[in-house]
Amino acid sequence: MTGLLVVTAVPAEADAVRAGLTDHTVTVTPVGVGPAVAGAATARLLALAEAAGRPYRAVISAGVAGGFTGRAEVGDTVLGTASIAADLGAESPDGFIPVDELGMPPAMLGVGGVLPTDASLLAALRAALPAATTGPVLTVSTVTGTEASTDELRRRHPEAVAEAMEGYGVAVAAAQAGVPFAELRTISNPIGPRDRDAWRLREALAALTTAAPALR
Ligand SMILES: O=C(O)c1cccc(C(=O)CC[C@H]2O[C@@H](n3cnc4c(=O)[nH]cnc43)[C@H](O)[C@@H]2O)c1
Repeated sequence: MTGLLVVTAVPAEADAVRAGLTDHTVTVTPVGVGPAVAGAATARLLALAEAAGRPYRAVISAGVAGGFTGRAEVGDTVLGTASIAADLGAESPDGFIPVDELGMPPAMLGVGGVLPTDASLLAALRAALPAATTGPVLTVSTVTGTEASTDELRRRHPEAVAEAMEGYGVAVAAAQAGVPFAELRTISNPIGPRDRDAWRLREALAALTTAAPALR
């Protein structure tokens, strides 16, 4: 069995993780921004490792994220308890309908729109990162940028702590490969009206480096 695979969206996140690793058997690879490219690239990495007889023991989606104010603040570290495809579904006059409630055959959904984190992997990460905030992490294809959208997401997902763009894609790849999945995020900005001045990317990348020893 090979070690842990950690996938990030961009090289800067991968560099931040590598800078803090203490277990150098961990593989860290940037796979791109957004659920589709992250999922496809992760699936290929998992398949190639398995075909070579060296399957990864687990895969972690790591990187920066937006935090729901009051639940996860800028600079905080978050461990996902589940990955939720927050904009996978249908818009209707009565509001958003999640993909799992559209009445499609389950076989056509594969794994559905909510993927729980592997319990034992999460327990190990929580033991190594006791100060981390835990809760569902939303995956979106469009970064939330208005008060109305933020309020809607809070209403639909009252337990969600953060929003990012890759976790669900990585979780689907992991589920289809039968590999445990977890998501580790550090908060770079509050979710809300678009405000690039509110970004604290350097702080969030430093927090990734601080959290990296837990990846082993
Ligand atoms: O231009 C903007 O207003 C803007 C605001 C927040 C994030 C972005 C990104 O392009 C981030 C993409 C990248 O970083 C992750 N990330 C970080 N914060 C968030 C967020 O609030 N919502 C969703 N994704 C976020 C994400 O995983 C991507 O890899 C632009």
